[in-house]
Formats: sequence, C-alpha cells, structure tokens
Amino acid sequence: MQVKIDNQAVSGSHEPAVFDPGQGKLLVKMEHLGKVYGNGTIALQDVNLDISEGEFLSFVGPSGCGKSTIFKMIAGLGAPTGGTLDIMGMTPKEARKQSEIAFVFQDHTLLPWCSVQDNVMLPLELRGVPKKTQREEAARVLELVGLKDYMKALPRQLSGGMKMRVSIARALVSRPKLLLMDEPFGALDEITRQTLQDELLSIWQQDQKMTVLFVTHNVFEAVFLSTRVIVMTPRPGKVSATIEIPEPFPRDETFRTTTGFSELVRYVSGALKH
Ligand SMILES: Nc1ncnc2c1ncn2[C@@H]1O[C@H](COP(=O)(O)OP(=O)(O)OP(=O)(O)O)[C@@H](O)[C@H]1O
Repeated sequence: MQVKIDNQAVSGSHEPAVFDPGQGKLLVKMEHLGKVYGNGTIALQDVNLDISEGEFLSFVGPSGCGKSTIFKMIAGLGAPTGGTLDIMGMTPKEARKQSEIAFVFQDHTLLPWCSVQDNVMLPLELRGVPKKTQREEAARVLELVGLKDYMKALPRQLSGGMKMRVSIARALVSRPKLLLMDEPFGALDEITRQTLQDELLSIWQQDQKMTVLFVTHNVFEAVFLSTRVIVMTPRPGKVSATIEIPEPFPRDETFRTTTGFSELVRYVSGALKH
C-alpha cells in the first residue's frame, strides 16, 4: 500500500483518505509563507496550507520546526518575511482586533490575585463589555468547562487541570472563530490530559464553526483530537505531510483502543521520522 507524503512514496498499513479542504468556508490561507528571524534563522519556508471553518488541526514536529512561529504569526505577533497569511480576508492583526482569535498556552497565565470569574471575564473587561454581559458569558463558559461552582475561587486553590480549564474558559469567553492552543496539556498528568482531551472535543463539537489549531509533541493526542494532523520538519521549518484522521465524531475512549487508532499513530510517527 502506498501513501504519498511530500512527493515521497512511503509504505503504511493504514491509508488515510485524502482530505479535501474547502468543504467548509476557508478560514486561514497560507501561501508560500516564510519567516526568517533577524539573526538569519530560517524558521519557516514555503508553507502552504488552507484551513477551513470547523476543522481541528494538530501540528506535530520536532523542537524548532516552527510550530510556535506559525502560531505567533497567525496571532499577529511578528509578520511573515515571505508569502502571505490571510485570516477570513483580514490580516492577522485585524482578525485579532476583532476578537476572532483566542489563545491557550501550556502556562495557564491566570492572574493569581483575581477570582476564577474575574480571570475569565478579563478579555471582555478589556473590551469594555457591560458587567452584566461579562458575568453571563463567564457563567456560560465556566459551565462548559465544569467549573461553575468555582467562580469565586482563586487560582492557587485549583489543581493543574482546573487551572487549564479556567484558561480554556477565558479563551472561549470571546466566542472566537479560531482557537490557538500551544501545547496546552503538556504539563498535565496522563489521566488529566485524557480527560481534558475528551472535554475539549465535546466543547469544540458544541460550536461547529470554531476552528482549533493545536500544537502537541504527543502523537496519540494529535490523532485522538484532530480532523487533520500537520507534520513539520525543521531547518528550515516545512510541512512534510498532511494526514487526515477519518474517524467520525464524537470520539471517546473506545477510539483510543481501536486498531485504527494504533495504525494512525504509527503512521503519523512514521511521517515524523521521514
Ligand atoms: N525570536 C527569535 N529570534 C531568532 N530565532 C528564533 C526566534 N524565535 C524562534 N526562533 C528560531 O526559529 C526556529 C523555530 O522556532 P519555533 O519556536 O517556532 O519552533 P517550535 O517548533 O515551536 O519549537 P518547540 O517545539 O521547541 O516549541 C528555531 O530554530 C528557533 O530557535
């Protein structure tokens, strides 16, 4: 069985179907995207990627392949030095100003002296949204992440998993079209990590139009969560493979134990070594 990866034919026991972007509305378009830092490091070279509304895309690749650089540019923090990056017909900076983009990082970055509720309301407070709406929206997202009873708690009173849930709630409170998650579960233990993966998928499915871009070093996590896995190679950072994960949603624990899951994990791992 032959599967095409970046113009090289490689063998694999499981052949993922070819993904046809353009099924949903085009959300992000990268054309010949490149980034050379001031010190001459070529972080990205000729990245071409179309991302449609409602996708869940994971980026995997060795350290230094440019995953964070892509995220920073989508977030409008640092401009490309080559090619184009279009987000819903806007530049990244314009999209960010319109609150179309939200972020979650491995470090939850919660304000330690503010309650869970105040932390979650912060993005709305900064935009001058009326207090009543802030409280309603915070209640909505804290319900989504299962923390409605912890509204008045301080971050130090929460476990690592709960802090991450607050961080996710704070990102969701602006109802973003694009959610960027940079190794959000990397610091969590395996059980908490899997629970949060399940919860994240459930939240994503409730908002069919939200697109999630997710960086992870964990191939199991990438396969479990994603509609597509983007495999990158370093020096210079390039997309070396785009692999569709054809398993339908909702996905749960049973998917993790199927042969199809193991085959996809093997396949993505193989693409990473290529
Ligand atoms: N501000 C900067 N100035 C110079 N070089 C940089 C800068 N930021 C990143 N780089 C370099 O660009 C390349 C890509 O870095 P980037 O952080 O995007 O990779 P990554 O895939 O996210 O890595 P990791 O998985 O370790 O987070 C690396 O070689 C890195 O050293």
